[in-house]
Amino acid sequence: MDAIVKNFPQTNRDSDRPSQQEAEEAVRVLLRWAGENPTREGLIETPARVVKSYRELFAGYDMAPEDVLGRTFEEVAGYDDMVLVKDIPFFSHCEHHMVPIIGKAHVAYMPDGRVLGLSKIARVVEIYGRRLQTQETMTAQIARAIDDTLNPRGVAVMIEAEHMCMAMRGVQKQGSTTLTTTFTGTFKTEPADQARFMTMVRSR
Ligand SMILES: Nc1nc2c(ncn2[C@@H]2O[C@H](COP(=O)(O)OP(=O)(O)OP(=O)(O)O)[C@@H](O)[C@H]2O)c(=O)[nH]1
Ligand SMILES: [Zn+2]
Repeated sequence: MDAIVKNFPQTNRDSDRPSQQEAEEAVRVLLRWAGENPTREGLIETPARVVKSYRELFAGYDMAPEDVLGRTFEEVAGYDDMVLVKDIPFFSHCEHHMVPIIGKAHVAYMPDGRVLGLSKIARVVEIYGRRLQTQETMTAQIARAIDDTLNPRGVAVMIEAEHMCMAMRGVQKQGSTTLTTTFTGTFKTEPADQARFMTMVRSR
């Protein structure tokens, strides 16, 4: 098994990907399944558009966190307190129904000599958001990616999201929010650090 598939079981080998033509045909089948006529004028280009938009919505399969987390900085005048990037908006899709998850991620770490470029934290959220997900998996993956590449004293990740599979269909409960957290290192062992993370996330 390739290292990429072993380490990131969500990602596929390029050779396993269907051709664009096959993907477009699958969209035509789903249009017919929905009750549509894929040959009517307004839908002629739709399979090509859907396939193209899938490349964008699921671009996270073509990216690995170490590609963006590789660059770190050490010159921060001895700064060693919490770095929190909060309210990072994301769109993902649930792996059960393939409909949107709309949410915000709050990501913090306690540096151990090195810090990350702030945008890189948001890029990690993008990488995992642009895959089929459960909220729990995505939360754990973001924490693990930062833990593994930066080796900080601790990582805290909180995600709050609304699942369209619960709002638009099924139980049809609009406006409910799911909260998930992953804590590592000092955020796990020190209740005061965890409490401070929660307070800072909640402060407006
Ligand atoms: N734990 C977890 N569950 C999720 C997530 N996204 C969707 N789900 C749930 O996945 C479950 C799938 O349940 P199933 O009974 O297999 O599917 P279903 O018949 O479509 O379920 P309903 O949504 O209740 O109609 C549902 O309860 C969803 O609410 C997620 O990120 N985490
Ligand atoms: Zn779902």
